[in-house]
Parts: sequence; C-alpha cells; structure tokens
Amino acid sequence: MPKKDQLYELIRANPFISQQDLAARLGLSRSAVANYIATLVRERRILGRAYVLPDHRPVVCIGASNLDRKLRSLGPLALGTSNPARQTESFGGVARNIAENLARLGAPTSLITAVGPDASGRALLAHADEAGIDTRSVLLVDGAASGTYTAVLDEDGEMRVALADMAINDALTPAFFASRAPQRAGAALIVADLNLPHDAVAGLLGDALAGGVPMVVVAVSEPKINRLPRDLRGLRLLILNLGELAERAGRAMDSEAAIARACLDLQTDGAQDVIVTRGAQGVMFTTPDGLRSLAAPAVDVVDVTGAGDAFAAAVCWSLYSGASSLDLACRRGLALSAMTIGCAQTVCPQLAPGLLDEPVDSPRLLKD
Ligand SMILES: Nc1ncnc2c1ncn2[C@@H]1O[C@H](COP(=O)(O)OP(=O)(O)OP(=O)(O)O)[C@@H](O)[C@H]1O
Ligand SMILES: O=c1[nH]cc([C@@H]2O[C@H](CO)[C@@H](O)[C@H]2O)c(=O)[nH]1
Repeated sequence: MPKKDQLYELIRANPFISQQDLAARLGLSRSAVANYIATLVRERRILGRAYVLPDHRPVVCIGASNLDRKLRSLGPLALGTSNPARQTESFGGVARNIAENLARLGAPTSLITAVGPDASGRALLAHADEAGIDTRSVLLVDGAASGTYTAVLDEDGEMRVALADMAINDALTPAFFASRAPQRAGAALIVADLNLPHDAVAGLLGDALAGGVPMVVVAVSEPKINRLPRDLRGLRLLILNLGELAERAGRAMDSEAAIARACLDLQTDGAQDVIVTRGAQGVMFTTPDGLRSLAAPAVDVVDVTGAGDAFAAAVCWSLYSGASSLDLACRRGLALSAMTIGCAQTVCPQLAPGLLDEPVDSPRLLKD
C-alpha cells in the first residue's frame, strides 16, 4: 500500500495519533507526514483536526458484534427431532446491541469490536455507520469469520437454547486495546461486555482505576462469567443476571439474602455498584443502605432477545446523561427492556432521542 494510504489507515484507526507517531511508524520525516496530511485534506479524505470537548465525549462500547439467527418454533418445541420453524437474521452482539440502543437514543456512541473481512462483517459495519455509531476503532481481523449467534426460541418467543461462535473476539487482546488508548481516554463512559478475553477486561479495569473514565461491565452468559476478573477495583457498575451471579458466587441464589450476600462479595472485590436482573421478576440493585428491588412491568412477550442489552443501554444512558441515581437508571432500564420485549427486533425500532427523558412510567415507553 502506498505510504499516503498507510498513513490514512493509521489516522482512521486512531484519529488522535500524533504526527511524530505517524512519522516513526511509517519511517518518514515529520515534514513528509505533514505533506501527506495536507494532500489528504485537499482530497477531502480528512476534513480537519478537531479538539474533543467534554460535552461531546462519547460512550465507548467494547465487546462483541454478531450476526444473529433466530429460529422460532411454529409449535411446541420437541428436543431430539426436527421442528418446523421460521428464521430471521439480524445484527447482534451484546456491546453492539448496547451501542445501537444508545445511538438511537441520541448519545454520541463509538464501538470497539472485531469483525472479519466477510459479508457479515461488512454488513455489521455498514449498519452501525447508518445507526450513527462511530466504527473507526473497529478491528478488522484478517482470515477470521465474524461472530455468529444462533438462538432457538419456542413458540412463545422464549429462548430455549443458543449457540455462539465467537472465536474472533480472542483478537481483542490487551495489546490491541493499548492501540485504542486515546479513544478510550476520550470517553465519557466505557461499557464493556464479557465476550472479551479475561486479560482484556482486567486491563480495561486497570485503566479505569488509573485514568478515571467510569466503566460499566455487562455480563453475557453463565459460561463467560469466568472472564470477569476477581479484582474488580475500578469498576463503577456490574450488570449481570441471576444465573451469572450464581456462577460467580459458586452457590445457588435461592433467597434475597443469598443475592444480597453475593452482591456484597462483588463490592468487596472492588465493584462500586451491582445490578442483578431477574427476568420477569425485575431487578435488584445496591444502595448505601443495602439491596433494593424494582418489579418489571407486565408485558406481552413478543421476543425476549435483547431485553438485557436494552436494560443495560438505558442504565448507561441514564448515567451518561448525568443522573447518578441507580434507582432512576433501573426504572429507565425496566421501561426500555419492556419495550424491547414487545418488539420482534433485538433493538426496538421505535427508539428515538428524548424517549428516556419522559417520565419513566410513560405509556409510550411501555406500549407502542
Ligand atoms: N418475561 C419477561 N417479562 C417481563 N420483563 C422481562 C421478561 N424477561 C426479561 N424482562 C426484563 O428484561 C430485563 C433483563 O432480563 P434478564 O434478567 O432475562 O436479563 P438477560 O438474561 O441479560 O437478558 P437477555 O440475555 O435475554 O437479553 C429484566 O430485568 C426485565 O426487566
Ligand atoms: O456469548 C454470547 N452469546 C450471545 C450474545 C449476543 O446476545 C444478544 C442477545 O442478548 C444477541 O444479539 C447475541 O448476539 C453475545 O454477545 N455473546
């Protein structure tokens, strides 16, 4: 690739890179770099250099992007045999879903994820661009397949089993995240999912502790809870469901006292706050006075896929927009997940900027 294009790719991957770094990485002099940049500006491939103001700092979502396939059984699901079903395809991955929710709610949002050079990788990026998500920090992994997630839903829309082929996320290493340090440092809030390798999560937490960008971690599944480091210092908030909490604690969550004890353990490990989602039973969250519960609104389930991600996105939106109350954040989360469960799509298409500004019990949030 010609030097000018190599330089362009380096700037695309890291718009904060200095001319000195560019010169060192490309084996050029500073003045040659300046000349190439001037040419790229003339060609309008670079539109200018910007200062990043605090009020435009984005929420940076870090983790998985998938192509989701949902197979919904047309009748009662029978195991060990073939069931007539309808298939739909959509874009998924916990971090990507959260990013799409946030962008559609009007928050400046950027996504750090890995995609392959395949049709689904290109489609994932194009769809994210169209949703207004900044994808310039995405890692393109040569020779790897983009992630896929295949879920089997029963005739009522409840997920019965799902299979995730997401080996590509192993490329999201601490060394890769070091290359995205400037973008992370410019974030208002970092939201990471546990599709990331353990050491990457640990590295991000270390940076949060040292650098002060608040960080939220969203659990993904029971098998992936082991990616959550023991040491949680630096973590502003952990969001996980009851099964994931039981897996982390190594014991059953068969009473509110057991849940409270497990949350306290997570706080002793270093997490500032914890939210436990409990499906139709709503959520519990930590407060200085102990654990509090909120009930989920009753909803007619169309498809539960994405409910947890919508919940996490609304909580993050609430924190990002300056409200420090976890109670308000959880109410917003419950409202957005109810709306998502009432939609066939993983990210509800009715989302719009200003939606969560309304009173959280608004009928618009709970119904169409
Ligand atoms: N059947 C349901 N009825 C009402 N609300 C629900 C139901 N299932 C989920 N929710 C809402 O969605 C939130 C998140 O759901 P859940 O606890 O199942 O998390 P999750 O396992 O991360 O979700 P998922 O993986 O399905 O996206 C719940 O706190 C609740 O508000
Ligand atoms: O291991 C994983 N399973 C499923 C998902 C994603 O969860 C979403 C639903 O909550 C869905 O979009 C799937 O891709 C993931 O990111 N990692």
